[in-house]
Amino acid sequence: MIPNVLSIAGTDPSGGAGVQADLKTFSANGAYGMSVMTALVAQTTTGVAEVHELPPEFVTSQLVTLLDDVRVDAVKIGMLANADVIRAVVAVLDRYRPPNVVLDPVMVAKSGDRLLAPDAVEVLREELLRRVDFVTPNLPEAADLLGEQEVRDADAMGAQAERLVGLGVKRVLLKGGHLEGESSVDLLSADGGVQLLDAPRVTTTNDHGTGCTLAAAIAALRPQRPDWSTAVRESKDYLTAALRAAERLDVGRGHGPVHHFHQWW
Ligand SMILES: Nc1ncnc2c1ncn2[C@@H]1O[C@H](COP(=O)(O)OP(=O)(O)OP(=O)(O)O)[C@@H](O)[C@H]1O
Ligand SMILES: Cc1ncc(CO)c(N)n1
Repeated sequence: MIPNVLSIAGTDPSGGAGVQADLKTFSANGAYGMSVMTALVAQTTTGVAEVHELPPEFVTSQLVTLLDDVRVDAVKIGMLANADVIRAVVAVLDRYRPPNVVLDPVMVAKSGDRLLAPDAVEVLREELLRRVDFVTPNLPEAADLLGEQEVRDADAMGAQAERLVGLGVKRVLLKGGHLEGESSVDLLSADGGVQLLDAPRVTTTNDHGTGCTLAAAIAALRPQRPDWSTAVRESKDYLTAALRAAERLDVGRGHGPVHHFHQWW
């Protein structure tokens, strides 16, 4: 059976990040994609112009309407914008208890624009983290969640991943995309084991939405794979392929998108 996978996130009209990236990733990874918006964002490859946060009651309405009808096999949560939207999502998770919830704790866009209100970080840490099955912070997000300095090497990443588990998180992929080096290394801490996941660093300026893509692929693949570790490894390989395929795109003048492909012909 094809899994039904839901994205709860903000939008990107240029199609590189947010809900748009998630839906493309779901399709390319064999899932049926659905979406609930938290914020409409006027953004493109060069940055964010304006954010229109949706009323939390309307986020709830979208979720309840959907979940009353459709079985959901996995959820990817991205941009949540503010504390009230986080609380709305928390209430719905408690009521419907969907499986395989993956949280990308989006805080700041690659352009430097904030996508989560500073006072919402605490609500995310205290109320949402322990309710999800998997979290995918980048290094600045992990530091912010822990109230610590950003780390710069694999040993320190391992220690931070452990402390994130201490916050009640079940499984963590700490993403090292912000580090320099020939490979792009992430650290997976899941189900009692710690693993370094390595991939060749692709030289490209098309790196907008890499975090969204990775978390969405994990949500799409988890219901189709025997465990988290297999789903994450394949998701990382999918992201590397999508970064490489971006070479054939010509989208915008800034940080371009990655390319999601699934050729049926
Ligand atoms: N140039 C690259 N080549 C290969 N993998 C990359 C590259 N840049 C990032 N990655 C990988 O992409 C994933 C996302 O990493 P990153 O730390 O950039 O997340 P992010 O900051 O949340 O992304 P974004 O906010 O742009 O969506 C990680 O698996 C990282 O290792
Ligand atoms: C809507 C949205 N979510 C996440 C990101 C992070 O890349 C972004 N730029 N926009």
